[in-house]
Amino acid sequence: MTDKLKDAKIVFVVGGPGSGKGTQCEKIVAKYGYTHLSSGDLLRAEVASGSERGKQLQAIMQKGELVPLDTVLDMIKEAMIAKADVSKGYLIDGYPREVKQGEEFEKKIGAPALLLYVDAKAETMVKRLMKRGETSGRADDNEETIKKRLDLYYKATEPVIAYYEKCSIVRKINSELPVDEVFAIVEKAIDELK
Ligand SMILES: Nc1ncnc2c1ncn2[C@H]1C[C@H](O)[C@@H](COP(=O)(O)OP(=O)(O)O)O1
Ligand SMILES: [Mg+2]
Repeated sequence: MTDKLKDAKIVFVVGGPGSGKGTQCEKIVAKYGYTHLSSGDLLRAEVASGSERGKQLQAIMQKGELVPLDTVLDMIKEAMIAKADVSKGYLIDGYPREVKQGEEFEKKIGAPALLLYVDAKAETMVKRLMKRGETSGRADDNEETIKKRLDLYYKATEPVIAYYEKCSIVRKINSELPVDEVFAIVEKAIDELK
């Protein structure tokens, strides 16, 4: 099964909540035909399905905590294999959230060719999330949970960037700029992959 993913081009998209990962991924999908896999979206779909697993996940996510590693990884892998025949590459959005998740991903799936580090100030992220919360219907887009998610991002996820800097695949993207200007930087990084 994993053979199907042997030559897959894998891009990790890492950044704080509200930094603009989803926004940029959407544009990459449109231009490059990549498959966008947001771990958060996969998990929320499981919650929406009403399954027993979904109910357990909901309780964890509402608290702003990280769900068990194997659960997320299995869901990502299933989704990747399902798209293996049509995908030009994979955007893994919101994963790894911690160094251990990155190590497990490499063991079970493969190594990333690029890490897009979508960087915005905490203040900017909070502002964007509060605005998104007005319409997103996401249980975690509220002030209290946003603060927890930001703390967790700085503690658990920023070390992921340092970890991958060692193999020189990190490209830092200034996401304070308007969406199209951010995408111009993203395009350069993706184009270099070919
Ligand atoms: N460069 C940018 N400038 C202004 N707003 C942006 C932006 N990138 C994203 N946004 C907006 C869109 C969303 O309402 C909100 C969060 O963006 P998102 O793509 O959902 O973030 P993430 O997926 O990283 O949580 O901010
Ligand atoms: Mg997102």
